[in-house]
Amino acid sequence: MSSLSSLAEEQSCLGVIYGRLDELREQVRGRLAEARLRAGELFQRDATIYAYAERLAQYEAVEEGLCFGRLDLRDGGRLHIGRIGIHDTGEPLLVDWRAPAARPFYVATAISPFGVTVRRHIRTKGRTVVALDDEILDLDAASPGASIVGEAALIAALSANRTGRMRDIVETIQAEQDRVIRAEAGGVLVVQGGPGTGKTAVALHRAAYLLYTYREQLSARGVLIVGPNATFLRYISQVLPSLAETGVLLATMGDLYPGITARHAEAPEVTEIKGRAVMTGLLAAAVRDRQRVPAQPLEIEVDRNVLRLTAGDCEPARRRARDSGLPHNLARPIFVAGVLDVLAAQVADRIGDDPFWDDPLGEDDALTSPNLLGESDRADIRGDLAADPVVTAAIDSLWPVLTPAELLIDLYGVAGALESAASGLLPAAEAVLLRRAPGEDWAPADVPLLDEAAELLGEDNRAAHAAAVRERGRRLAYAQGVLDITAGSKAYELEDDDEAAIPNIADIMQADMLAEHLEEREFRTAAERAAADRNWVFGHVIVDEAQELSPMAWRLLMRRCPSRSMTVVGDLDQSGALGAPASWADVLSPYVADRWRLAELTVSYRTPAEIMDYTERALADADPPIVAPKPVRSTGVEPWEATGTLTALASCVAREIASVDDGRLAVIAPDGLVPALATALPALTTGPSPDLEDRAVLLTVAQAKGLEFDTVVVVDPARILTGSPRGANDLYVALTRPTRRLGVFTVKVDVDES
Ligand SMILES: Nc1ncnc2c1ncn2[C@@H]1O[C@H](COP(=O)(O)OP(=O)(O)OP(=O)(O)O)[C@@H](O)[C@H]1O
Repeated sequence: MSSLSSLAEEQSCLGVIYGRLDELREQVRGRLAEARLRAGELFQRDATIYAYAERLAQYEAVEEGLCFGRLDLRDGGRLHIGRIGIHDTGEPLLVDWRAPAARPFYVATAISPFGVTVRRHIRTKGRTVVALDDEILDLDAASPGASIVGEAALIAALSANRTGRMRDIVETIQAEQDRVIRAEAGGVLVVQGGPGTGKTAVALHRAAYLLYTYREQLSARGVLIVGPNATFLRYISQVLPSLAETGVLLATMGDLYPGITARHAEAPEVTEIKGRAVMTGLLAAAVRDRQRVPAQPLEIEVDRNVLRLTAGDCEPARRRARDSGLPHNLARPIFVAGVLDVLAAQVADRIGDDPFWDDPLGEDDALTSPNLLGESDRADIRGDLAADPVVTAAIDSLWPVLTPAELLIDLYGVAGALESAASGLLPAAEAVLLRRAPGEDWAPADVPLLDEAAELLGEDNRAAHAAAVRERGRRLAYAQGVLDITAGSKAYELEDDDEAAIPNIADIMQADMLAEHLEEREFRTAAERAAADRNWVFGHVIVDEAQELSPMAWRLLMRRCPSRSMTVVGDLDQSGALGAPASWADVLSPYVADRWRLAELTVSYRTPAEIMDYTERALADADPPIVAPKPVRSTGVEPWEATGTLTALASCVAREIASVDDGRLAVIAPDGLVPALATALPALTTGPSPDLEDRAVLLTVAQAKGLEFDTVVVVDPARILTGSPRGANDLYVALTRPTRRLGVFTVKVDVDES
């Protein structure tokens, strides 16, 4: 190691890199301030200002851990690897971890060194270098089967206290993870891996990699990451900002219908039924049930005359409307036109009747037509009828305009609606479970149904389209204004390296290009633009804990991603949902047949060997058998087991909290036991969306999915195991949450003094 740079030498390299970062920040700050001063109100919304502000935010986000690696190359070159790329007078000081040149940092081995002689992990605290870990990629020194990259840095990262927020892994990405992160963007990639194999971490880093590599294509459309619940999204929310990436929308399924945040908790059996593919047929039937013809003749009083609509009158109109193949609301005008024809004919017959048409003495009577009204009279009658509220109400009772929410509320709440729509699709005993009290909040499983209903009903979006055309015109005019001002103020622009990265927009953009850029900017400043638009199409969709999604949820996601550029991350062995898929092929074949790729992650970074062994023993009888991933480390700390009263449990938990230092602890319990434990363990934070940054939390298994803690106490494992048809999977999830210590406690309620 004597030829390697010393700590002090590395510190001085880091000083140069941070020095350049400071310079860049100052430059951008200066230009931002100058641009704001220069151009008054119009310019304040200009794309240049946006680019500077974005750049500054990026520079601020990478302060911690800016540079974390170095590659010494066989040709004598040397590359520092970091969170972003930094240049000085054209020379690279720091290579972005996502750039192709940085790849050997993650995948080089002694056997395939990719031209690297030494890989160095640089550990820093603030701007100070605190440790260097060097790996000499020398075939003679290679140990057979060695596959861990940067072992010391990795173990340090894995052994650190948890904070309640997930951290990025950019410094220690392993080769099998790197392959997934950098896999090409097109098509569906499934990432299957056991607990703690880094699926979530990999999914987030993949989002950052794709945005870096395909920025042009992806920044306008954005990347959607779907997670299982709001607590989980908070848990992962810091990772992308720490990688200086903001163009990603994080959402749960309950967030994916604009205007609704569906959080109502409902029985698992109800969720399972709502998720079945058969619900598409049931909803279609519910829509057809709202396209009625009158069972008894419908009497409509217009101008003191009674018009009558029979089933026979309406049937042809309904058939024509249905045969059009249009969604319900868009087919309605066809039905309305048919019914108005019928009513107008009745009025015309009444008022246009010539009482003398067959009078042999009448001179001007047409021999063949008994009616005196011409075409324009009939059109007037039709128009009057169409505007008559009584007629409209009658037509509405037969073929109403419906919103998705109205359709579902009526389906769940109006007597007989469910039974009729579910006939032949669901047994009556299951259909009845879907009943919902009026005014009850939406559950996450309602969101795919609302989305499906929106497809079946259709939206009359002519007004929205006209508004979009007007908006585009406004943007163009605005963009032209920005370009005029920019061209006028060109002399003020600074000219050096960094300015080259943000050129004067008047030089490179036409007004229409800038208008488009401004459109993208709206997305970037508010990913909610995508969230607010049901028809938004994402550039790439990443689904985490994908084994939990229902067939109906997949239909929704596929609609949001017609290009099928998707990363699907999950573990079938951890699925807790009733009706969860048996294979990824079952999930994906309806959409992409067999055109999807599978990548497997096999090493568990979270769970130490002692806890993984315990878990495998506890689940030895699971059917189908659970294949646990290989743990990357062992801690020497064996899991403990105890049995006792709630009071005894409280003292065990108190002891564990005392020993967790700055870390985090979770008690994971069967759903039914949580209320009693909340009382017995008042120091624990609990509830539907507990704050994971609190020292100790009480969670159900479903809540704990995807999370991790330094210490975990699992309560009543036997009850978790037998508590649901997927009890073995649930216990697998619960036992694999700790990074260090596991306790397993069985409560003996009968001897509890409370
Ligand atoms: N290469 C790595 N370097 C450092 N830490 C890592 C690495 N890979 C994974 N980890 C850490 O291991 C832990 C587990 O990762 P993650 O939550 O992504 O796993 P998972 O496969 O999604 O687990 P689960 O299936 O239980 O949800 C996290 O703390 C993560 O930061």
